[in-house]
Amino acid sequence: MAPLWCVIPAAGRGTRVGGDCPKQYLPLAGRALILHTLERLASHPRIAGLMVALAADDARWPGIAHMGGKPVLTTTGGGERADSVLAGLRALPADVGEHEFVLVHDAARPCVRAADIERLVELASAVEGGLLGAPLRDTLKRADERHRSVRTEPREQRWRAFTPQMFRRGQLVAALEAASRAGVPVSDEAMAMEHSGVAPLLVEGAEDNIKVTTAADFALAEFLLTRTG
Ligand SMILES: Nc1ccn([C@@H]2O[C@H](COP(=O)(O)OP(=O)(O)OP(=O)(O)O)[C@@H](O)[C@H]2O)c(=O)n1
Ligand SMILES: C[C@](O)(CO)[C@H](O)COP(=O)(O)O
Repeated sequence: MAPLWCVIPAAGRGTRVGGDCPKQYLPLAGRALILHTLERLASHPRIAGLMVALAADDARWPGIAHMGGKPVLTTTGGGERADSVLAGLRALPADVGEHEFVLVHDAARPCVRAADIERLVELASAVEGGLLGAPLRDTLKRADERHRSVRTEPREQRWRAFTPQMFRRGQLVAALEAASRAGVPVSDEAMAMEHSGVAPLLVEGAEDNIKVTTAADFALAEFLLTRTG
């Protein structure tokens, strides 16, 4: 299988981190968070090139055009993550066919392991696509508005969704467009695919593929960066 393009949504504001700039540009182990993510992706033999979706007013992007010998292209993202992903998919080079698989990976997940990308590509390409994730391991509680536990929910068959997620370019564009037309907000690509009637394959990946979401996650990501690869 030929190497795949990867779309990286990086147009978020990082409001939950609450820093003075979007979290993808905050320092992690001495360099902007996004650089760690891009380097992990660019160094992977399964990846052909990177398409980064940036905020329209992004003045911090360092203008990288190549990384690890691979092209790094940019486009303008949108107001929601799904809009940024769609923009990235549409902006891919014309020679990336409708039927070709593409990956989507959050800029905010710098600790993704190369072996997990490899397994996702291997397994998801044999079906209609899929995503990295992990089965829920803790007891799951239903809370009321006062944070009282009112019920214990079954944890069986429940997974947490990570990225990368991998689908055929044309199918994913159609699924994201359909969800948008129907007014269904989708928090990941798999949700758009589910909405279009596809059941993506869940491929178990390492729990340390964390999404840097709060300020406290930076310390954890820094710790994990040195232990993953
Ligand atoms: N309009 C948006 C919103 C998010 N993202 C990207 O989607 C990924 C996952 O989103 P999340 O962690 O929610 O990032 P933010 O939206 O930046 O965070 P917050 O919700 O705290 O503002 C990030 O790489 C983020 O930059 C994006 O490209 N475009
Ligand atoms: C796609 C995602 O990373 C899967 O866990 C996640 O849904 C994106 O972050 P958000 O906080 O839901 O926007």
